[in-house]
Order: sequence, then structure tokens, then C-alpha cells
Amino acid sequence: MKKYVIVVAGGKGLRMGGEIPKQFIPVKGKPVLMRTLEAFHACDPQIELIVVLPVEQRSYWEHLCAEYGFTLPHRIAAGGETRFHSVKNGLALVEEDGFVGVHDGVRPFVSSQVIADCYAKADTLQAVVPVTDVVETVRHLLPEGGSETVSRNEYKLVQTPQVFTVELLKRAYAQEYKPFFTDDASVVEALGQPVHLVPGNRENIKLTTPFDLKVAESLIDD
Ligand SMILES: Nc1ccn([C@@H]2O[C@H](COP(=O)(O)OP(=O)(O)OP(=O)(O)O)[C@@H](O)[C@H]2O)c(=O)n1
Ligand SMILES: C[C@](O)(CO)[C@H](O)COP(=O)(O)O
Repeated sequence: MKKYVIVVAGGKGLRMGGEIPKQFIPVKGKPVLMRTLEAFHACDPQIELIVVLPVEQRSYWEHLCAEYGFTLPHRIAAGGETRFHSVKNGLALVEEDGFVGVHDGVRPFVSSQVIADCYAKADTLQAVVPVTDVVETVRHLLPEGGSETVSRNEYKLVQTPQVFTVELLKRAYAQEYKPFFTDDASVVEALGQPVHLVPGNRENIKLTTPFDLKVAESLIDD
């Protein structure tokens, strides 16, 4: 069966700050987005790569590919106003039935095992999401003020790639945008479809703030 991944890199990286969006920042000498695409290709060269980029940075990306000699084949879709709209634009390039993963361009440390596991399980489960345990105590902020400890065993931290059958994800993204659609699972769930959790890998962090870039540098062996 055909496999696609939509790698969303259409954001502005406001929490990271800096002159260029975080997906283009070099980590140990190579832009984050290239590392992310290589992780999928290394796991399975048959996965078709679709990259969503801000319209205004498309030529910059082409310049980076030439500069770094990056030759992995990929198609490009235009970034949208929110992550939801970016995924939707990427999904428009998915023509065949099969499986489609959606992955944050700023999660370069996803393991091959997690990628393979998510696609393999989507065959029977249709909607698969990698998660990790919460390792700190969690407090819930009460509407009337104050806060309370909640049972961390009842929560998981959600990663990507989130993998679905093409048919299901296209049906989900035909819905109108809602602000609580913070990932693809929440969009699929709004159809009333169950989502299945599989173990993620703890290194698969989303590079969000300058601190994460320091962690990223330390995760790459010289
Ligand atoms: N309109 C958007 C917003 C986000 N993303 C992508 O979704 C992923 C996760 O989003 P996030 O970490 O929030 O990235 P940004 O939106 O770029 O960051 P910020 O919220 O700090 O501006 C990133 O790879 C980002 O490029 C996207 O493709 N299109
Ligand atoms: C999709 C995601 O990475 C799952 O943890 C996350 O929801 C993206 O959140 P953001 O609001 O785009 O940072």
C-alpha cells in the first residue's frame, strides 16, 4: 500500500524567535527540516515526502537545498494560517489510497522504530498516535483560582507522526476548522472515530524554544 508523509513546516516559529523560522535553523551543521525528512527516508525510502512551507520561504528552501546538496525527492505545498490549514494544503497533494502520516517538520529526532510502528499499526487501527509518559507531577488550574494535583497516569504527551488511512484523514480535514484542533488526532476524533496510542520516543521533542535547540545539539553525535 502507498505511504505518504506530510511534513508540516509552514509556521513562523514565533516562540523560537530569530531571523529565520526554526525549521530552517542548522543544528550541528544541517537545517532541522532536512534532518526530519532524512529520518523518514532512512526508515522507509518508499514513503512519499510532502513538505508544507510558508509561501514566502519557498525560494529560500530551494536555495538551502542547493547549498547543502539536499536531493531527497519531495513535493511542496503552501503553508496556511494555522497548522490545520497547512495539513489540509498538504493533503490536497495526496492522490492515492493507502496511509498518510502527518509529522512536525521541527521533530527531527523521531526514531525509525516509531515511524515504522505507526504505519504498520495504521493498517489495522486506521488512526495511530505516538505518545510518551508524563514524567513530572501535573497540576490542574481551577476556574475559581488555585490549583490541584491530578493523576499523571491518566495523561500522555502527544507526538507525531500521527498516521491514518488516506480516506479517514481526508474525511476529517473536510470539516470546518475549530480552534481546539491542535493536532491531527483531534480532527479525526471530531468525526467520532477512535484514535489508538502507541509508544513514542522521548527524544522526539518538538523544537519550540531556544532551549530546545540546545537539547537538539546535544542529541546529535559528532
Ligand atoms: N500555520 C502553520 C503553523 C505551524 N505549522 C507547523 O506545525 C509544526 C508545529 O507547530 P509549532 O511548533 O507551533 O510551530 P510554529 O507555529 O512555527 O511556532 P510558534 O507557534 O512558536 O510560532 C511546525 O513544524 C510548524 O512549522 C505549519 O505548518 N503551519
Ligand atoms: C501536533 C503536536 O506536535 C502534538 O503534540 C502539537 O499539538 C503542535 O502544537 P503547536 O500548537 O503547533 O505547537
